[in-house]
Amino acid sequence: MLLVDRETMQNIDSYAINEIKIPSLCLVERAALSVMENINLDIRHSFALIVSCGNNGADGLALARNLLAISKDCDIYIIGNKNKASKDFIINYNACKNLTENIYSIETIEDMNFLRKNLDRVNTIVDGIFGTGLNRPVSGIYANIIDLINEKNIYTISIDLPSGFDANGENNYGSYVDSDLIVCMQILKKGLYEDNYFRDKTVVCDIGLPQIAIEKFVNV
Ligand SMILES: NC(=O)C1=CN([C@@H]2O[C@H](COP(=O)(O)OP(=O)(O)OC[C@H]3O[C@@H](n4cnc5c(N)ncnc54)[C@H](OP(=O)(O)O)[C@@H]3O)[C@@H](O)[C@H]2O)[C@H](O)CC1
Ligand SMILES: [K+]
Repeated sequence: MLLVDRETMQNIDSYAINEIKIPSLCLVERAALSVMENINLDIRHSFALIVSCGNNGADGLALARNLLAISKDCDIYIIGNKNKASKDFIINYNACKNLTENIYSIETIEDMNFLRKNLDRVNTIVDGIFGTGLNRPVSGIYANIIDLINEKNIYTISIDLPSGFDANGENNYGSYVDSDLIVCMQILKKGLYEDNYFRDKTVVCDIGLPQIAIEKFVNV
C-alpha cells in the first residue's frame, strides 16, 4: 500500500505542476470530480460547501461549480482572507459568483449564527477547509466552524483530509471534522492509514498526478 506524509505529497504536487507543467487547475478539477463521483446525487440535492482560501478550498469551489452546473442547491461559506487566496481558488470563486448568490464570508459571531441556522437547510456538508496545507493547531473561527459541523450531525464529506486532522497523524491540532466520507487525493495519507477510524471512511481517487512524479519521491 502506497502511503505519503504531508511533505512528500506537497513535493509530488509541486513537481507535477512546476517541473512536468501539469496545470494546477486541472488537478483541482480532477479532485473536484472525484469527490462528485463519490456523492449519491440521487439522494443528495442540497449542499453546504465550507471552504478556506487554499487549494483544498479551490477543490471545494470547483465541486460547487460542478454541482451548480447540474442545478444542485449549494450554499458556499468562505473562511479566511480572500486576499490571500490561491489562484485556483479565485478562478473557481469567480465562476461560482456567476452561478449563485448564496456565497457567504464567515467572519463574525453574527455570521456564525447565520451559518448555524442556515446549515439546517441542507443534507450534505462538504469540508474544504484544510487539506495537506494544515501545519499548526486550529483555533478561532476555524475551530468554531469545525465544532459546529460536528454538532450538526449532517452527512459530511471531507476533501482529501478531515480539516484539522494532521496528514502525518503525529500532531494533535485540536478540533477536526468528524466526517462520514473522506475522498483522499491520489495517494493515501499516512495519518489516515494509521487510524482505522479514518481509514474505513476513506476512498482514494486518482487525480492525474503522473507516476513519474510519484516515483521521484516515493519508493513504489
Ligand atoms: N496544486 C496542489 O497542490 C493541489 C492540491 N490539491 C488540494 O489542495 C490541498 C492543499 O492545498 P494548500 O493550498 O497547500 O493548503 P490547504 O488548502 O490545505 O490550506 C490552506 C492554507 O491554510 C493555512 N493554514 C494551515 N494551517 C492553518 C491553521 N491551523 N489555521 C489557519 N490557517 C492555516 C496555510 O497557509 P499559511 O500561509 O497561513 O501557513 C495553508 O496554506 C490538498 O489537500 C488538496 O485538497 C488538489 O487536490 C490538487 C492540486
Ligand atoms: K478538508
